[in-house]
Amino acid sequence: MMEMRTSSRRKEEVRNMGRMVVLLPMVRAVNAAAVVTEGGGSVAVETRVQSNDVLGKPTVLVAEKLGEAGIALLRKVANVDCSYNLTPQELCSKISLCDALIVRSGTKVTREVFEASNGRLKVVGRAGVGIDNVDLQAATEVGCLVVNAPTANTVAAAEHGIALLSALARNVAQASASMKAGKWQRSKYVGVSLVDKTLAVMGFGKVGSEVGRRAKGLGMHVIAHDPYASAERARALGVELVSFDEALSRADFISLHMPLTPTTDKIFNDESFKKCKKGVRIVNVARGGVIDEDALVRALDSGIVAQAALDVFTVEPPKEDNKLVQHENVVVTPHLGASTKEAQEGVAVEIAEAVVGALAGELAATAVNAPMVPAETISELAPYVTLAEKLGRLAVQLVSGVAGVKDVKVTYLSARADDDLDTRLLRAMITKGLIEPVSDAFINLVNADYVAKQRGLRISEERQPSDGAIEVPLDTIQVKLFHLESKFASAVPDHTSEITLEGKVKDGVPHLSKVGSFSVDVSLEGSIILCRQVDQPGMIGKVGSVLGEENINISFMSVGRISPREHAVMAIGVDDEPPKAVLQKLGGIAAIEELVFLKL
Ligand SMILES: NC(=O)C1=CN([C@@H]2O[C@H](COP(=O)(O)OP(=O)(O)OC[C@H]3O[C@@H](n4cnc5c(N)ncnc54)[C@H](O)[C@@H]3O)[C@@H](O)[C@H]2O)C=CC1
Ligand SMILES: O=C(O)C(=O)COP(=O)(O)O
Repeated sequence: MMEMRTSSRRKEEVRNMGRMVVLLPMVRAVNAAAVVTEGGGSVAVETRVQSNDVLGKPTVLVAEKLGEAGIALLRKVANVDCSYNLTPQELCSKISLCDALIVRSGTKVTREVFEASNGRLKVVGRAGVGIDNVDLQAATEVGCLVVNAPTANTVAAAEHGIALLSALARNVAQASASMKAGKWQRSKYVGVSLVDKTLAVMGFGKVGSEVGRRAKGLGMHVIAHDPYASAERARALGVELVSFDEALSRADFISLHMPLTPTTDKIFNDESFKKCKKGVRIVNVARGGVIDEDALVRALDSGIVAQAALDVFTVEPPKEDNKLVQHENVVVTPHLGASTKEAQEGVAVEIAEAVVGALAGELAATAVNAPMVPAETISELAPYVTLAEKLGRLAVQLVSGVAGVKDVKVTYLSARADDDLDTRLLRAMITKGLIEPVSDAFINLVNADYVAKQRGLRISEERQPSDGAIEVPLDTIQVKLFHLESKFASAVPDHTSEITLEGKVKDGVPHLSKVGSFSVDVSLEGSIILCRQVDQPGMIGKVGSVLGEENINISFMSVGRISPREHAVMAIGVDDEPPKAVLQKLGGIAAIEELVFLKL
């Protein structure tokens, strides 16, 4: 399998969360009813009926409070159902009527939700950053795109981190509570200074770096731990990147800004607290789950951790008797990191734009469970994406016998450098073309690799250099299906057992350029009749008149032969599917040796 290398420039773009997009031509409901054969039998292609509601608009369920500007954007293109505080059961019963769901951190979008949607849910928008409340694996399996709003609440979360850091150092919350209780305890609430102290930022992403920048402004010495952070960016901010253990051993204050993942789950535990300086102060505005809460209670009680400020908890809201909430050395806020007016309006617009884009089947911002592809790549590759799907569709219809497609090789002939041609979209669309006509699967960029793997379909990719123009992304795409019999023997080059098709893009239109060893040139619009005949004069006229008599419009016709007066393959583009009797009549023409009708 060709290695999918991402250029360092592209990686940086992803990291910077620039406007990357993901192709979702499949969000639009498919309405196909073609009948193709698999193993000789008749199999209806999935018919995904447009399931939108009133006025043909999609339905978006907004399950948590979202800023008005976002709601207004959604309302322009969708029926918007704002239903807050749904129970898991209520969410599951509503979801089958929704094309998109928007949540914040308070809604668990579980496998049950995706299953209950019965394939209708196409986009989950997380109005914020952390997507640990969405079952991404389940979303991917059903081809549901998950997008988040990664940038609009960065500053809000960072400011809250700094607020908690200062509040912690100066006992603001405890002193305030004491005064409200009628006390005046000046010596009890002597704090510690921030200036000249070392702050370890754990997770040097968007929020972490903003916290670092602000802490430097307060005169702190900032170090950071992040296995994936760019050293260049850290240097630019005057922040030293260190190992996990070094961060713990040097820090006077620790601020957590990593996502909750299987790797970071309870990464702060008894072991890690032991590595901390005695009297360290910890701020958590990331996720409750990155700390083992029982271990933190122990560390507070033993004095290893002097104080903690927590905005997030393993279970939200935490139980009333939660030991951390009740601890006198702990300051708590109810997950307020993103809760400023400004951030909430920004997040609402950011997520509404992403969801609206995805529902339109166009470009969705910041996909979480699909490869992100720059907008310019998508527009450049658009006709090749169509070509790729159609080659897959044609190839699978050429298969006869009971064996399913297992091994596929795709060869891209291109003058471009390896890292200058992103073939992920093309591979996904070939997979879609190969699988959808013979199954009830619904395939898009989100689930193509997953579904292929599930079905044991191995797609290897190969690049072949061409001396064509570098401005043209691809000269040809060739699809080979291995170890299969074909119902059109000419599609299998002599001495091989590979069904082989090749296509190219001409003037922006996908064309079939080769069937087996025969060169043809037929635009991939409408459908195609392929026939092999003895190469002799008058064949085009005979075939043309049979179709003409039946009022079947020919859009294109092309004959390819290997040598004169031997065999030739004729590819005929037709607007409509000819009745069976017409195909039989064509097959009955004396010189025609084999014939197949392929629906695009
Ligand atoms: N309390 C709140 O209201 C808010 C909480 N958050 C939380 O903050 C987290 C960070 O947000 P952003 O900075 O926007 O995300 P980000 O993706 O820009 O940054 C996360 C950073 O953590 C790093 N990381 C991943 N695994 C790590 C590990 N094992 N050790 C150290 N670093 C690791 C990543 O490389 C990345 O640089 C979110 O995942 C979310 O859970 C975000 C916004 C608001
Ligand atoms: O964006 C995040 O990750 C947050 O934690 C914010 O959560 P919220 O949208 O305020 O429930």
